[in-house]
Amino acid sequence: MEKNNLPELHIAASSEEVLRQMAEFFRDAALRAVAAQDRFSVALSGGNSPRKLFELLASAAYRDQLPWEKGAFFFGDERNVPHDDPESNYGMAKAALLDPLGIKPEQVFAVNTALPPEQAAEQYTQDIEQFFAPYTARFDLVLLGLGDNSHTASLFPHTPVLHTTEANVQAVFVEEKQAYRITFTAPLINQARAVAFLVYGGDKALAVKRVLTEDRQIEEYPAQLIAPTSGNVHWFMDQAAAAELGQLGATTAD
Ligand SMILES: O=C1O[C@H](COP(=O)(O)O)[C@@H](O)[C@H](O)[C@H]1O
Repeated sequence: MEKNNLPELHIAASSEEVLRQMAEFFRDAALRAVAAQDRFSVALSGGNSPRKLFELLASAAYRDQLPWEKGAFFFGDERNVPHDDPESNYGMAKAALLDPLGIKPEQVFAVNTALPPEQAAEQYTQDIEQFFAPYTARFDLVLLGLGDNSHTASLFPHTPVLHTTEANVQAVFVEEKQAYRITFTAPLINQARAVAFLVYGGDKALAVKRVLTEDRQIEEYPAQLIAPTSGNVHWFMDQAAAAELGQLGATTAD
């Protein structure tokens, strides 16, 4: 982890509390962006962990607190499956967040998984560049999860994409899944204005400890690649996920 980019830990007593803190961070990032640029861009994470966050953001508690009509919704990674497949990150976000909030299709930028993975990645890079043109792609918020093998987005251990210096979207074949993934590269994530991990549950505790406390070994712990070029990376965790952090967790709890 870069010294000038220390992780900022937000450790909550329960998963309910960490979801609330994450929802507030999401809201504040969106409000800041809208005040500055009259729009906000977010790259959503996939897998299981963000589903409850999305449901919370779409609930009565938050739906009126954000200018949803100003949002542009992207995906930090995607599985190489049709959009209606239960594995689709887009499909999950659509069901839990986008449809309940009535987000318009033109605000949603899904990976075109009908294309071969390499082409889908190239197309998605172009979609992103076009959205931010003439400026560098800089998301207002990139949300991330953490796999129990220390992957984030679809930056899996021992994959070639870990070594790219290009800020774009790439296709990667993941041996352990025997499947292609389409993923933001670490340089693209690190250009964001805010980057936040949402991690809860005891099954993530060892991965959290490895990423945050072990010496840099990006092949083993790809989430160590995340070090925003400006600002810190935020880690929203419950106590179960932070359980192995020892003193680091104890001294930085909210
Ligand atoms: O495969 C993926 O895994 C990570 C972690 O997911 P979780 O189900 O353990 O929460 C996720 O961040 C990524 O977007 C997803 O595609």
